[in-house]
Amino acid sequence: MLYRLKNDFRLSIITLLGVSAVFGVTPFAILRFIQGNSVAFVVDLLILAGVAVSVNHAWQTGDTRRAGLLMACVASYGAVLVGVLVGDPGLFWLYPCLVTTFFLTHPRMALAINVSAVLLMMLVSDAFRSHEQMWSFAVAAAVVTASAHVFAYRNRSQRRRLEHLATIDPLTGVKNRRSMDYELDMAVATAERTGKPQTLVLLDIDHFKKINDQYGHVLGDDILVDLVTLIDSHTRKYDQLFRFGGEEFVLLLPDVGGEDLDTVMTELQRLLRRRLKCPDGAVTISYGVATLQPGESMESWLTRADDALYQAKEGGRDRIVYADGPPIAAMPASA
Ligand SMILES: Nc1nc2c(ncn2[C@@H]2O[C@H](COP(=O)(O)OP(=O)(O)OP(=O)(O)O)[C@@H](O)[C@H]2O)c(=O)[nH]1
Repeated sequence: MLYRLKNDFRLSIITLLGVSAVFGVTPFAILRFIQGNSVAFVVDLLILAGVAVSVNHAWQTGDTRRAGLLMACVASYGAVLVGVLVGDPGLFWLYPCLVTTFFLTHPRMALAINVSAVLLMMLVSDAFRSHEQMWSFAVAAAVVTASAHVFAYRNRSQRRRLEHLATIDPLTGVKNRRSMDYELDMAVATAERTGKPQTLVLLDIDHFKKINDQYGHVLGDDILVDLVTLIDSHTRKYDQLFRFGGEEFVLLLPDVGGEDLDTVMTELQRLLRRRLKCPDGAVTISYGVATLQPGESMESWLTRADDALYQAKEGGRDRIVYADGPPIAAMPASA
């Protein structure tokens, strides 16, 4: 949980704002109830429910884009409703929302939410005591929104650049081990939620040291790039390939298990045997394959795939070993 909070910026913002909203709005909901203002009480409850749905959706699915958008809408239009129902307090609520929308959703979408919320507040609410106060509010809201937009835009492009540098392997262009941990964590959560199989394949080029020694590191690098290109061309859009380290890669196959898995692996092995070459012939690969078991942790899943890879190496290399027993057992080199 801490890992996800530390590594997913938007999830951490959604969680922080969710917790703040619960502590900030609940006392007012209680106050409205005591005052007998049942409409405002119901609105506060709806805001809390919307916030809870956003936080829950973000944690359950990892889809922080939709969750952030929902939370931005709930907070901003909720503040407008509060303005309509109880006046002044809506204005105070809307101010922090004008900034936080930019942390929750795409800058363009945040801009649209802010403009529409401010216009709605000006058109339908009795929150303003005078026209002068209303226009002061509008100008201040425009300045806040413009500053937040510029900040969010720059922040977003810098964060993207940093994320790219931190998560992508510069040689092959696939995700590195750091991002793999996050994606495997997500795969475990998805399997628990949907019950669909998730399979992990560890691939390791055989005798890569010899290839490097014989032909040099530049050709070694080319083989790593070729391997990634070939796997990319063979796999589906939602399969994910990671560089685990050196000449070892991890392929994550969602919704693949049982007999399907055997077909996918056999075809992948056939393709790489045919197409991955060094100057004096084929480059061979050993595979360790593990399908996530019910209730299994990411660490155990990865360890089982690693053990299967170790068996493939020990068994003579150039073969597939299934940690969970064969759909069709370990494939000999001639298979
Ligand atoms: N060209 C190149 N070589 C790399 C890179 N990363 C690691 N290597 C090399 O990969 C080789 C891995 O060697 P080993 O771990 O002994 O494995 P191996 O020779 O493939 O032997 P087996 O895995 O047991 O079949 C080392 O020589 C590393 O220098 C890289 O980015 N480019």
